Amino acid sequence: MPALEVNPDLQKERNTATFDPQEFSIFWAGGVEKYKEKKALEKLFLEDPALMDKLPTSYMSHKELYEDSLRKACLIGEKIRKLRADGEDGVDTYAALLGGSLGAALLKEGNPMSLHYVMFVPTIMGQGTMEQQVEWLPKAWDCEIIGTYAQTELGHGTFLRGLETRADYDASTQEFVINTPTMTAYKWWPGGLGHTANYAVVVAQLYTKGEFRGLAPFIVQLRHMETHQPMPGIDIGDIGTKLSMKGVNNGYLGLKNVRVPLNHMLMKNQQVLPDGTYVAPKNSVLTYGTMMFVRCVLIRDTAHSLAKASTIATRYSAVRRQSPIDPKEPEPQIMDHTTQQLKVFPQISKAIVFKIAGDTIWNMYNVLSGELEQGNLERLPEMHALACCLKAICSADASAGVEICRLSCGGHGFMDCSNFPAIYGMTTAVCTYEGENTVMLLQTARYLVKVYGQALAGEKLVPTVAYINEAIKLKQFVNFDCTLESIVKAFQFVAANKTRVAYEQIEMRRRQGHSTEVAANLSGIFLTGAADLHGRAFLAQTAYTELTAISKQVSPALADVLKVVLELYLVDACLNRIGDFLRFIEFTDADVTKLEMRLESCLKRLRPNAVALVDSFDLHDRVLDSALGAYDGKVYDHIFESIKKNPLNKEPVNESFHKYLKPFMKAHL
Ligand SMILES: Cc1cc2nc3c(=O)[nH]c(=O)nc-3n(C[C@H](O)[C@H](O)[C@H](O)COP(=O)(O)OP(=O)(O)OC[C@H]3O[C@@H](n4cnc5c(N)ncnc54)[C@H](O)[C@@H]3O)c2cc1C
Repeated sequence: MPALEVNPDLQKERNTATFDPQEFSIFWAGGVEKYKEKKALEKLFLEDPALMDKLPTSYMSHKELYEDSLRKACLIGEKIRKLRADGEDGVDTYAALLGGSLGAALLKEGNPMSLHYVMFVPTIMGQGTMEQQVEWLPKAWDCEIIGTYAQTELGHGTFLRGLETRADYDASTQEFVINTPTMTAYKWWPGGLGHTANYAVVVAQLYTKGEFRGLAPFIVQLRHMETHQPMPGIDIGDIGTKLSMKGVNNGYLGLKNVRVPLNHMLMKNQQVLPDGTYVAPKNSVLTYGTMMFVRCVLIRDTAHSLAKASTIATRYSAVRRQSPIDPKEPEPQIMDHTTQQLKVFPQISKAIVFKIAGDTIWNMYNVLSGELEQGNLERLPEMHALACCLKAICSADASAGVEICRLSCGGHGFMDCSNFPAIYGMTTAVCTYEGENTVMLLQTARYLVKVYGQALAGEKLVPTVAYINEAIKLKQFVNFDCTLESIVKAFQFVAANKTRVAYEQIEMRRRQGHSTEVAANLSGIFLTGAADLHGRAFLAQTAYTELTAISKQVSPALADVLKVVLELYLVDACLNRIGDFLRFIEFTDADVTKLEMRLESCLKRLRPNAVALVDSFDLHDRVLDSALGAYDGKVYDHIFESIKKNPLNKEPVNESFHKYLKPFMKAHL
């Protein structure tokens, strides 16, 4: 981008940065090869005029938006098909196209076919037998069939045993008869279910030989292969407008005596034999695989949301001038207000740390998948507990972070053309889908309380909770010296003690005569608090280990910046949970003040490189889609361009003036 075309304040920031943003961009992309792949993918998708919006989606009706989303989804699908044929479709391609980076640039309100790739195909891979995979996967990969994943119902989402959809096996025809017997049994929410998918994996309560067997997944044809008309017994449609993801075509589904053949039940983990004999899964936790895969992907997506929001807010903060600090001086860039730095810079550090944590857990997931294939389930509970709490923490923090970035842009942040509303909507949705966040934290807590009991009994715990063994030995945390290492250790000590308190609360309530379940419900606040700290201790440890290691591999200039990022992340995280630290560690007033001064110092030291840092996220202007955050910083020009697209401004007088306003104004005459 030639220097002259860029806002001079923004250019000044770039000129004075102390490191080379491209070096960071390559690390952020995952290495030189991945960086090149990313650029090639952007060229292929973002430069295609057919994938550009003529009218901003916020001006479209629900119907127009769906139709245009499907048009673009098919073009994207066509390109994916070609990439597959050329052997160029890695996991990263799908993650970029369906997730928050490239995917959101192409389809701002979501892709009505994303569930096909994200849930339908992985479920068949994870839960189908080899024969079923051979039968269904080629058709699904080629998009001869488009599927979705229908689990949640109008009446139940979280509590799976409460699902009412049932599948009764009829041995005489070797078919399952699937029904949604009540209004609340209707499937509700699945992406693409409304008018896009013609197949679904439907999760139902299984009955064979008249006996209840638990939940099972079934491949069900929803629509005719040629006409796309609903199949007999299928009542289907779109659930309507939403806070965001308005193009995803989330749907409802009723089933009335829908018959599917025996081999349409996905039977890798559990089987029904032709005579109706039920063979239970060897281990009921095997089905956790797909859920864990998706949660690992989501953790990375939250990092992308924060990267986008913090890029917009940082560039805007460099361009916008407001309110002299010294009355005798001109108005400064708003980035020079310390409180503005406090809003924006921690979001940059969180984006980086969440990305690193996402990569770490992704690698752990891949190792685990290999172990599961070998029948080794040892690390599954540990990994499940970690994925649950990280999904919850990263999505909650990212949503809050996006909102803080929006607020940091004042009034203009409220406009759709800032892109904050869309980024926020997409990010906060993650708090609910793939496991509601509180429920996720409670799942982690259940594991923590269990291992705490084991640690008390003298057992050596697995790596991600081994800090509990240490804390029990230590009893008291001494020598907090404010080093980054001691902040990480302190996080672990505090996390272990939050788990101790949750454990003691449950034990106390059990002694009072409550069942374990009731005791857990009464202790819910303690349990979610423990899970929250467990996840934050993992984030702190991972940030410390990984960023320290990376700093040793990069140039000294970049290493210096990464050290500030790490320090800012850890100090800010600690201050955000200062109540817990004060509770379990002998922190003095002086210690807290020292941390606060350190936070201030981190902000000051990051200030000269803030713009270069967000530049190095290397987010294409189409990915940002923001008048406030474009690379050239011509904020006011872009805001003006955006109002020209407003259909209301296409005519000087709107017809409603003649219809309503004029008669109203003249009525008294
Ligand atoms: C954008 C979006 C896309 C979606 N896509 C799909 C899809 O493709 N396929 C699909 O099947 N589903 C989908 N869903 C549904 C989603 O998975 C569920 O909404 C989610 O699991 C939460 O379940 P729920 O709606 O039943 O919430 P509820 O469980 O009713 O939650 C309501 C409140 O109750 C609390 N609560 C519930 N249980 C407990 C508990 N045990 N302890 C403490 N508190 C509790 C929750 O914390 C929450 O505060 C989607 C949802 C959204 C928002």
